[in-house]
This record gives sequence, structure tokens and C-alpha cells, in this order.
Amino acid sequence: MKIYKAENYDKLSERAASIIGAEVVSNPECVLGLATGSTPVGTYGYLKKWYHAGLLDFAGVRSMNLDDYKGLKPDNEQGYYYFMKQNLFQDINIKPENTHIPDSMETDSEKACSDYERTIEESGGVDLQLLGLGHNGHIGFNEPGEIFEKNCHCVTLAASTVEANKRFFERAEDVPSQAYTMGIGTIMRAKKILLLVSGKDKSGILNRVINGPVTPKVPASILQFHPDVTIIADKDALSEVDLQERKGRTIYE
Ligand SMILES: N[C@@H]1[C@@H](O)[C@H](O)[C@@H](COP(=O)(O)O)O[C@@H]1O
Repeated sequence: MKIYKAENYDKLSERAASIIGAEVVSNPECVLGLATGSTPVGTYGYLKKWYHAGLLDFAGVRSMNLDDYKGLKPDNEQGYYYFMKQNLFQDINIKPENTHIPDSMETDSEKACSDYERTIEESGGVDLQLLGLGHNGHIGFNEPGEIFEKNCHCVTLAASTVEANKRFFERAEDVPSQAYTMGIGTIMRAKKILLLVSGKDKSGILNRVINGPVTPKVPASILQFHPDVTIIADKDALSEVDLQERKGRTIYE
């Protein structure tokens, strides 16, 4: 596990974009696993900037998003396809047919999830998976539970997740209660993983992710077992994290 300490959110974003940019340059047909939420917005800002500066080319890149709400139309402004279009896709030259996200309009959950899992497999698998962290330790929409879900599945969102995400909706009742998400197994099959964490409010949970026991009660703790995981966190997010030397851990200032 590599842990980068970033001075602030902007430095975190720049560092994350440089890792994604390096992937795109070294493998122009790479499969990027992308994430929504507020944390990666700055990273997408740098990718757009470097694309416009002629440093990055996304013509051959394919993308797989982590998750989406069930039942929101693709043009719904709270849907994750809309989010990706607004924050990244419309400003770079990725081909729309190369961008993938679970089918939020598919009412048959099993079909939506098995179709998406197949799409990922047929792409050859995710080369670099970008992740944010939920306050309860969730990644994608894998909420704390009794088991690590292997594949894409339909989840009922935890009350705390609905609460955290209601800021994007007009009314709390508008937050969908269910979502489709890559499973923990789907995420762990990515060749490389990049987890971004910003803000003091995530510090306690980040400490459990990095130092706590690996448990489905803190879904992101499974990342301790991934052979190629990089965490970029700002000073605030690291304020409660024990960063003592450990086997297999490298810390970059
Ligand atoms: N499904 C998304 C996650 O993929 C994201 O990581 C999390 C944290 O979001 P934020 O970065 O806004 O704190 O929120 C949502 O629940």
C-alpha cells in the first residue's frame, strides 16, 4: 500500500490526475474505473486541463463507472451518467460508446448487474480503479454488512448514505433507496486501485480502513489485501490516522 500525504485538496487532485494520466499515456486503450461524489471532481478538473493542453488523449480509453442509483433516468441531474458528462466526459475526447455505467433504468436488478459484470469482463477488466470513501467505509455503494459481495449487485442504501447524498437532491425523499454497484470482488479484480480521501470528517474511518481489521463492516478495509493500492489523502483526512511503519506500506510526503 502506498500512501501519499497531500498538503490540501488541490494537491491531492493533481497527484491523483497525474497517476491516471500516466496510465492513459502508457496504455492508451486502458480501462479506467471511475467514481462519482465530490472527492474526484478536482481530479477530473486536472484531467480536463491536461487534455486541453494536448498532454492527454482519451480517444482509445474505455471507462467503467462504479455505480448508479436504480430508477433514475440517464438525463436526471442526480444520476451518475449526467454527473460524469458534466464533470469529465463532455470536456475530453473519450468516445461515448466507450463509457459504461450500470443501467439505472433496468428494473430487473439481476439482469442489470449481470450485464454490467459481463461488460467489465469483456473489456478485459479494469486497469486502474478510482475510488472515493463513504463516511461509513463504503466504496462504490458497497455498504457495511456481513459479507464482502463478489460481483455487481443491487443494494439498499444505508440511512447514513441517503443522509450524506441528500445534499444533491431537492428533497431527502427524492434520494433513491436502491443502487447498482460493482461488488467488492469486482473492485478487487482491478489491476490497480487509487483511493482518494479528503476532509477531517473522513479521518476516523480512514484510520479504520488502513489500520483496522479487514472486515465487511468497513468495506474499504479489504483494500489492505490488494497488491497495488495507492491512497492519496489530504492532511485533514490523515489527522487521525496512525501512519507508523508497517510491512508493505510506503508513505510519500
Ligand atoms: N457512491 C458514491 C461513492 O462512490 C463515493 O465515494 C461516496 C463519497 O462521496 P464524496 O466524495 O462526495 O464524499 O459517495 C457516494 O455514496
